[in-house]
Amino acid sequence: MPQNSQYRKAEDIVAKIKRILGDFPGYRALHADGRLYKGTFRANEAARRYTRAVHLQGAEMPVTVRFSKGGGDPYAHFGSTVGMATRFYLDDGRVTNLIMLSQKLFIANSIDQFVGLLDAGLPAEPGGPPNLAGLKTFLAANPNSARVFQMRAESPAPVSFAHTEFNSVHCFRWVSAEHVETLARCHWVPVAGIKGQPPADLKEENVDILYAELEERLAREPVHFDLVLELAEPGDPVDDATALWPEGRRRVVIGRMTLTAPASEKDTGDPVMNHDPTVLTDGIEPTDDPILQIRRGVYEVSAASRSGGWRGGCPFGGGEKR
Ligand code: HEM
Repeated sequence: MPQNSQYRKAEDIVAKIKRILGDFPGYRALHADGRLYKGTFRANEAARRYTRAVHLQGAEMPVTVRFSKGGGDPYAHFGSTVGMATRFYLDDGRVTNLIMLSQKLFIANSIDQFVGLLDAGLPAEPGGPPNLAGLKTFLAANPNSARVFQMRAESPAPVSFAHTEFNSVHCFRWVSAEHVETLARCHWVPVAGIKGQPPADLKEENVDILYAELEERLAREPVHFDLVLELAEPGDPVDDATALWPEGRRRVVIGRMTLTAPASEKDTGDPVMNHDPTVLTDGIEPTDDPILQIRRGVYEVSAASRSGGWRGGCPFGGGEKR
């Protein structure tokens, strides 16, 4: 899709997300509530077999992670969907992002299907509840999406970010220095082991419980995640964010992250922290997954709207108020 029409679509998508989930000015349209942490990452020897990406050649480098709640309401309780947005700070001043979810799959596999889902859920009047009957009809006609909603409804909630596995959902093309290409999804696997709890238990807790837990933990000890590639086999769908691959695909650990302390946007020098998942480096390429492709525009529109950017004047100087 040409980039300018992608941005027009993205504006429509962000506006519809806000109509369904609520508009909280200054916050991300999704994953509205989150906190930043800092640490380091070091790739191991295996990484080089799969990619020539500069941050995966074995040198230790700084990272930040924004852990977040999945929804649009920053004051909501935690649920079973949480996010982990990692930024790697490269030696030459560039950054690259790796964005993951506690869920394995996304709820649509094309832009039309996602917009169809939003349209089905739009409230009858501004500020009204989502159209549940419309969503039910949509899901009956879209079994791939219905399966993911079901899977998400049955998934446990985190007890701690440090005990949660995160998933890239999308598959990427990993390219080595020898030009060997490998299709793989990736995961952050908690070194402390995976544990969950019923989502209802989180509703009894403070709305910031998982951040408080992590901060207490970090005051005692660092928190580690292994970066793991899950290798596709011939015939596995590589551009369908609603399709699970069969169990038992080969998994290779390619590095370890060590988180040590809370951080702030001020520490990073980037007050907006747009974790665009298509900010990649040579050696990791996007597939043709249309959901991955549209995310670039969507995140830019959401970042612009929450920072007062291109349509509302820039808070850091310059820019025109409408
Ligand atoms: C069409 C599909 C999607 C749409 C429309 C969408 C929309 C959004 C929006 C608007 C934001 C806030 C951006 C900002 O203001 O910085 C966001 C953040 C996020 N999204 Fe998505 N998203 C989609 C798919 C996905 C998928 C497949 C994943 C799986 C990895 C994902 C994971 C996240 C995470 C972890 C964040 C938080 C980023 C941060 O902490 O800064 N999203 N998404």
